[in-house]
Parts: sequence; C-alpha cells; structure tokens
Amino acid sequence: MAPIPLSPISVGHIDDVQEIRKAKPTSIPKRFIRNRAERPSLSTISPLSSSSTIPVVDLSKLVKGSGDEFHREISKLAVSCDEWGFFQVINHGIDLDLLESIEKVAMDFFMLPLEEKQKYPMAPGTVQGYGQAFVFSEDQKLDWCNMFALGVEPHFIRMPKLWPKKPLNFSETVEEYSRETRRLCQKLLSFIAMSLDLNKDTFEDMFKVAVQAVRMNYYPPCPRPDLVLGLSPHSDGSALTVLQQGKGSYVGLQILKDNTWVPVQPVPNALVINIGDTIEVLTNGRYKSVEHRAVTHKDKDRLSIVTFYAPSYEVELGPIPQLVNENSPCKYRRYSHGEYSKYYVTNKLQGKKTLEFAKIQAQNYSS
Ligand SMILES: O=C(O)CCC(=O)C(=O)O
Ligand SMILES: [Fe+2]
Repeated sequence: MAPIPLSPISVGHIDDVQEIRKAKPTSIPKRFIRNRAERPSLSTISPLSSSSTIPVVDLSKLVKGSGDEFHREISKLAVSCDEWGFFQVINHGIDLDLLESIEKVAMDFFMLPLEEKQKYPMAPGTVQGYGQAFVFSEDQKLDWCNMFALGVEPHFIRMPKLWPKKPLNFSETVEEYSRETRRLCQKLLSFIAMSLDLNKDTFEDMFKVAVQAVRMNYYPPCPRPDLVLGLSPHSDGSALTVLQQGKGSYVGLQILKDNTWVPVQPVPNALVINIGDTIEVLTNGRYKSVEHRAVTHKDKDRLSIVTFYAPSYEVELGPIPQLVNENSPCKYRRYSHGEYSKYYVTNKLQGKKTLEFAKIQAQNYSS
C-alpha cells in the first residue's frame, strides 16, 4: 500500500462506498446515517422538477449574437446569477466527444480495483487524490460518494506517480478537458463582468494565472437513499464551477432556493455553472454562491465531473469598489485567495459556513 502522509487529524476508518455496495448489505454503516434533519427524505423537495426551473443560457448568443439577441441573453445571465447562482449553459463550444471522453476515463477509473485507486490516496485534511474529502473527525457523518480530485495548475496536472494501470488516455483527456473548461470560464467571467456593467476583463485581469482543479464524484447506488447524502450541503470556494452530470446518471444534484431543495434536471449536452464564494465576495454579495448537495439512488449510480476555477493564490480579494456604495456597504474583508482556499479545505462542508471567514461582522456595517 502507498504511504499515507502523516497527519495530526484522526478520522477513523472510512469505508469505501463502492466496496460497501459490492457486499450488498441490507443495512448501511452508522457513520453514513444522517441525523433526521439532514436526511433528504425529510427536507422539502420542490415539486417543480422541469429543466425550466434552472435558467438555461445560450453562450453562442453571447459570443456571436447581435444587438437585441445579445442583450436578451446577457439579461438572462444577470437574472440567473442574481436569483439562482446556478444556470445551465448550452452551445458552450466544448466538443461533445470530449465531454463523452472525460466521462469514460472517469468511469474507467472508478471501476478499477480498490488497490489501484488507493495508490493515490486522499490524505486526511487534503482534497487531492482518491477517497473522501472534508473529513476531520471520527464522529463526522460520511458522504455516500467516492471522489478523485486533481489540482490542475495552468500548465500541468499533478498526476498520481504510483499509478501504472490508470485508464488509457486519462492524463491527456483531463488536460484537454481542463484547457477547454478554462476557456469556458474565461468567456463566462467576461460576460458576467459585463452583466454587472464592469469592464469585461475585470475578473481575468484580477485573477492573474487562475488555478483550476477537477474533481470526479462517483455515487454508487445506496440501499437507503432516504438516510444518507451523496455530498453534504456546501457552496463552492471557487469563482466559478463547471459541473458535468454524467449521461445516464439519475438526477442527484439539488440546489437550495428559497429554503427548498430544487433538483437540477440535466439538459442534454449542457454544463451546469455555479457562482462560487469568490464571486460573491468580489461582487459584494450581488451574485451569491448557492448551497447545493447531492442525493443518492437505490438502483442507479451517478457520475459528476466538476471543475473549480479560481484566482491565483496570491491575489488579494475583496469587494470591487464599483459595487460598494451607500446602498450596498462593504460586506466582506480583504484576504488572499490562498488564505481562503486553505481555510476552505481544512473545514468540513457545512452549507455556506465557510464564507463567514470573509464576512465583516454585522455590527461593523449597516445594511
Ligand atoms: O455531484 C454533484 O452534482 C455535486 C458535486 C459538487 O457540488 C462538488 O463537487 O462541489
Ligand atoms: Fe459543489
């Protein structure tokens, strides 16, 4: 077995959910069973589950659209960011074969024997490698999910060294996918800036060489989907997140809107985009990151491929001056993205709690 880095964190034994599933248990280990209030069956789920609930933005109309068409689409983008924090993007320009390939290499990876996957283990307190992230104690509830996460710096991917049997074309596919999602994020951020009446290069100029990471999430079927969560409620620490829902996967992503969990119905060939904590801070709360979670299914599995796009670690962040005024006083302090990132990965996923790190305490401003 590969050496596990020394860590002061004691998280106890973490069962691998795919292995639990293989054993076909009739009950599931206690560490996965949520407290009543957190169970998906007991929280409200919106009866509105058509794809029209999450706005759909047509990127080609923003890139090539003329006058009216462009303005209509940019207003739609503004409403999506303002009211939802989530939207699906169609005509995004990423080759559909590449979307298929990344799913294939991800799935091939998850289907490897456990010993192979564990050659690149996720050490407690880190979010790189294979396993369960964001686990910090022995009594913390576990997610019904296996993750494989890779840091994708601008020009290289930190790939597992001890990994001779990785799926064919894994590195090449992840690299190409990351280049494409980077381009997509850059375009989207320029339109998001325009939707706020900011210069289109505002975010890109500020981010320097953006950092990027990709996380593959695999949720095997669960005998008791009513008792567990696939992924705990959280907002993303990124600026923008691009989420690809695997073809043929059940509908498992839910976002919290007006205190109701709304399922995100996949739109064919679309990518789900969400606003991360960093954009919330930069826009002084105008475009908010939104809490989301994943639930599981009794018979079906689910794959998601998630790209996090964020500023370079040394970049100092804080609300953009044009978005701070008498009606919208400064709500967040200044800090570097590296500081936030470190705080994010060393705390458990708990709704939007991580963002408290950036908030100026209520008594210090009037809103
Ligand atoms: O699997 C999903 O749809 C949710 C994934 C997610 O929110 C994340 O990885 O941050
Ligand atoms: Fe997320």
